[in-house]
Amino acid sequence: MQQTPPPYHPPIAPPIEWIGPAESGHLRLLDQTQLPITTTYLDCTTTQHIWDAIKRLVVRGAPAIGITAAYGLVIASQTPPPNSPLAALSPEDRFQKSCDYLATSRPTAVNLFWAIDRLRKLPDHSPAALLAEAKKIHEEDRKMCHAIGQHALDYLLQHITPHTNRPLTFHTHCNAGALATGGIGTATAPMYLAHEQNIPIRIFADETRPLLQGSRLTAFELQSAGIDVTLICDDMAAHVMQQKLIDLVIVGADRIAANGDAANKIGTYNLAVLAKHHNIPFFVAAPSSTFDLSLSDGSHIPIEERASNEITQGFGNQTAPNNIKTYSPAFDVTPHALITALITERGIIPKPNTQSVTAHLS
Ligand SMILES: CSC[C@H]1O[C@H](OP(=O)(O)O)[C@H](O)[C@@H]1O
Repeated sequence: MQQTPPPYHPPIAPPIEWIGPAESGHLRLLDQTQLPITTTYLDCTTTQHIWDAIKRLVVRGAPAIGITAAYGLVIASQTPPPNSPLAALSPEDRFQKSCDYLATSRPTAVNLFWAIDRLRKLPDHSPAALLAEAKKIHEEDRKMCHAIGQHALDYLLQHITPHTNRPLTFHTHCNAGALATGGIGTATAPMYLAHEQNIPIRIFADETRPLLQGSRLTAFELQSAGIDVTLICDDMAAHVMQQKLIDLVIVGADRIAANGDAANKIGTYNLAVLAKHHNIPFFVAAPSSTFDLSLSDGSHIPIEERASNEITQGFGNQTAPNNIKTYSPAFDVTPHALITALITERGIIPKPNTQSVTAHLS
């Protein structure tokens, strides 16, 4: 009997890996702050390590943050060293305090809170029970990425006609790839599946200032997979659209409200407005764990603000006057009216609104 092929995974190393037994194991994270120059790993053995890794974007991307937090709670449930201040707490108090602490690492990606709540609701907070659930979340996300990819690819091939004499050309922003998830990504999922199925595609990835997840991560993982990717600066998006080089825009999301408004990396809203102006379809790909139906619309999504030096000293170079005032929202919200369709592991939500989103997820 023909073996089903293993799930496709891009050549880059998985960003998240649990090492060892539940009671004494730890989490190994690919340090994404060092990519694409070096591939190094961070071994996290304490909840503090996990919090720092999420805060510093060692691991980032809404699904990856949720998966990491879940494994972080396994570490939190382990017996601490006798000299640790945590040793004075009961195991349940230690677990609850760790849930509250990890929830303060970053405010926008709802997957963080979704994963913490999912483990909190378990009747058993032992390391073994928590590790089993964390691994389930990880595996579910891997499968959701693949399903998102297949739904997206089927839809795009059916509805998008590339300009003559060139492959179907995507524009993507930030990194909603294998490095942001437990699988082949969300926005990148149809790209990987098209590549695997020898369907010609071309990708324009923008740098995504200030932290350059597009140039450092998306360009890296797509090039590593042998996918035709072209890097552009954020401010080139309008020009490439005007030159009719782009057939569609597809991005990820960090939190999607009940009416389909989607929070994603800062600069996404710019692209949505530009896409509308140029009559280019704009897609948001995300698993159901990224939806927050408790929020009626995107105005309620908390937007993380990050440190000034990520703008003024990005990656070591001083590029602004000392003590210059900055404002650095890490995300923006794209109104559902600018979104051609949301794409989840369950399928497509064309022209999303409260009725279609809630029906899709019920
Ligand atoms: C698949 S979710 C990826 C999502 O997360 C990124 O933000 P960050 O790198 O700050 O975690 C960005 O918004 C991506 O679209």
